[in-house]
Amino acid sequence: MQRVIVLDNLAQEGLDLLAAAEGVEYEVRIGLKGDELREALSQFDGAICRSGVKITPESLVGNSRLKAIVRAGVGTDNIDKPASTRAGVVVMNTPAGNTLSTAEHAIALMLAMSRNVAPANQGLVEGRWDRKKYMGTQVAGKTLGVVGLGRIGLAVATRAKALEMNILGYDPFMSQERAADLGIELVATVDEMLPDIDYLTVHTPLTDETRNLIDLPQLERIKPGARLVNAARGGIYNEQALIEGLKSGKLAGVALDVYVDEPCTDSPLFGMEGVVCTPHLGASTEEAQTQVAVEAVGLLTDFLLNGQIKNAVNVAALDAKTLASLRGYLDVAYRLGRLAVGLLPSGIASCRLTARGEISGKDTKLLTSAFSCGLLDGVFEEEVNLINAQMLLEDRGIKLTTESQSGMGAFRSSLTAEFESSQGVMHKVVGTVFGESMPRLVALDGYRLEAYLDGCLLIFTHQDVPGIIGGVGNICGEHGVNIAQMAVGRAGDHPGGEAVGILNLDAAPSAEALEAVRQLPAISSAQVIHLPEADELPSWLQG
Ligand SMILES: NC(=O)c1ccc[n+]([C@@H]2O[C@H](COP(=O)([O-])OP(=O)(O)OC[C@H]3O[C@@H](n4cnc5c(N)ncnc54)[C@H](O)[C@@H]3O)[C@@H](O)[C@H]2O)c1
Ligand SMILES: O=C(O)[C@H](O)COP(=O)(O)O
Repeated sequence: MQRVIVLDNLAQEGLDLLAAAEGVEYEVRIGLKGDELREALSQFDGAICRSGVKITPESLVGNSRLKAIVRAGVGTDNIDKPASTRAGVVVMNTPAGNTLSTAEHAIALMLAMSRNVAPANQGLVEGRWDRKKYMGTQVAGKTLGVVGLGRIGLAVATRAKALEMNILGYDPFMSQERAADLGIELVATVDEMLPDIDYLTVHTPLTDETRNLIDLPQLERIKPGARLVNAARGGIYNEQALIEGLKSGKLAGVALDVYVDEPCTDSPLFGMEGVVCTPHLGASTEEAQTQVAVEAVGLLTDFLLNGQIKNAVNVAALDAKTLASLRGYLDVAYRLGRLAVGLLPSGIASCRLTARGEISGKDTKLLTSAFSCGLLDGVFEEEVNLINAQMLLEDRGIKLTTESQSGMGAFRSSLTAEFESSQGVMHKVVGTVFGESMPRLVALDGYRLEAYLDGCLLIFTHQDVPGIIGGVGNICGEHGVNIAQMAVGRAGDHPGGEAVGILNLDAAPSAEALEAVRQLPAISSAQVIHLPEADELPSWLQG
């Protein structure tokens, strides 16, 4: 059973879908933080949140169960992405579900600010008929600056055009042509638009570039009497600068839906003349909440039940078809990683993975992650998976490069892993898939062979002389170890040189049995390596 925790208010339609999902159970626990949040997260496979909960690195300490967090909404700034990746947790969002509602809210704020809706209403509530006091301004014919011409910025711009406003836009990722098609005059910098705008609205994420985008120096440039709207993220306007701009009269109005610290119930801005504020309500409509809740539940259940990754903000997308088509080679990559650790138990300093043939055209990043998982499995308390493996490897300074070669060689597809210890000991192994899903080792350090890549492997190198296989077989028999499969390989075509043998054993041989093999005259080395059976594979490889 996959367990899901819902950490914020989620529309009933989403909860109904969770309730109906087979193989999924859920709990709603709102308002968690600190140790309570950390403990709760460690008991669930997936989490759904909005902006009300903060997932910090501490929230994920010791995580071994949580695999995904889905944000029912756009902004994932309340989720620590590097910490999530490190903890093997994929973070996804629902970017489009609340676009229109948020754009409408920005427009609503702009109009409410222009027509003093909030204080006029308050006046009536308090018994005053203040018609003169609340003289407003018309937006038609005025100029609106829009910073950030993504989903919401563009939706605001098109609505503002319908209100007969002129639009100046700034977004480094928007072309002049596209802006012109939409009736937006694109400017080269925010500073450039400031002297010309009557209204400014921002629709960017909060980043190092957008933090304090409007501060005191920008207020120097801005047209006197300008009105500012922020329904994106607190901190894009410097709150102290807004207060000073209002006090000096440079700003005629400020409308905010978002704040530097949320929840925010105590700000010097609240109650100032010309200010209208809402408590982060941009996405709070029935339509938006239904849409993001349904989408979030779909994303989470598709991931937990089918391994599909969509709208991820910390890893590449992975659809169920790609996963299914790659599963055999992900398995081989993972097993080669495990084999590498077995062959170099004292540690690996660097590795190279080469995908050959048909597989080279597929998602080699995923294969690299699977190989990394094999290298690191069992090393950490928490599960190593496709999300965190490469980052954990980098953290440890282990170099891993990936190559693709379209030429097939002896197999339609194969994966070659070369790895080296810090002492300079090197190995090279090649794996492939027989049929649909049978992983095989087809070369080891230059010896060609065909060995199973699962269970208990007895690997020995020896002189290619008669009697070796019999000798090793006898020792296994004497020690009660059954041989399931056997593969031998020569370096070249001629007998008499160096060779390798791999026996797949039904049980691990005792230390005495292994020592007896090592003592055979022509044997130069022997070791036992355990690779996983099908039911011992990590969860992300099963399915
Ligand atoms: N108030 C709310 O309830 C609410 C609801 C939804 C979204 N939001 C917030 O609104 C913001 C925009 O959301 P969206 O869905 O339109 O995102 P989006 O990704 O579609 O658009 C963001 C745009 O900002 C632009 N941008 C990035 N850095 C920039 C910079 N330095 N200068 C100018 N432009 C820059 C990008 O090119 C992009 O076009 C986000 O911060 C989101 O979290 C708030
Ligand atoms: O980024 C978002 O989607 C908005 O800020 C909405 O946040 P909410 O889901 O907490 O209303």
